[in-house]
Amino acid sequence: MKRTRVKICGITRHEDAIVAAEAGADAIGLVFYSKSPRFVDYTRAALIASAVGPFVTTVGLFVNAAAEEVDRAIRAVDLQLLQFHGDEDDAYCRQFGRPYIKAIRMAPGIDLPAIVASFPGACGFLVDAWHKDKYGGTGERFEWQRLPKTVHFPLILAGGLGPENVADAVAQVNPYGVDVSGGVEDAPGVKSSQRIQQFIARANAG
Ligand SMILES: O=C(O)c1ccccc1NCC(=O)[C@H](O)[C@H](O)COP(=O)(O)O
Repeated sequence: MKRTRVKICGITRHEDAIVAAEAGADAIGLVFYSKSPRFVDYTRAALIASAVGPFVTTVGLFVNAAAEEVDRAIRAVDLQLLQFHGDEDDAYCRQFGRPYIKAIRMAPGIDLPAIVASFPGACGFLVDAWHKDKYGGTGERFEWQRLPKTVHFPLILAGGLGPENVADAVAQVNPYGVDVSGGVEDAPGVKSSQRIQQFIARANAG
């Protein structure tokens, strides 16, 4: 039976990373975007990354960052995967020599296949809610029916997911993976152990 991969994003505390890893998360996300309430500096990020062990992917998330910043984060934290949430293009995303996923915010009327085609170097796409002032972590969902029934790339569903709707989301979209941040928090950047455990259990409950 197919398993849905789970990424817990926006971890800011060592103890939350341990909970996520023990509950079965496939990946954790570290936000290197200073305007986010979930921003972590390199020192904290390295500490968090050290908590999860080698079989949990550490993902670094960036929004229109200077290339030197991304390089510094990769060196400081040994990021295994990069996630770009801003207006970066494929050439920019590829230059770091690490696999990357591109976040696509589902703005009204966007041409998803055309965007996907313009990132031939991406190893997957995270589809997220669109918000006029935010690049991600909105806690809002979009209409999942807007996604094509079949896709030929690893699709990671994000945006307003939580323990209450993740099983439905998986049943309707059949994604490669799901990504959650606000839906497993008590406050921005402060994860709830119980909600992380419920989320991961329900992502594969169907
Ligand atoms: O989490 C943030 O604060 C954030 C800020 C800017 C860009 C991206 C951000 N998060 C990216 C993620 O991968 C989130 O998990 C994703 O957007 C879903 O968030 P949520 O709707 O809160 O589950």
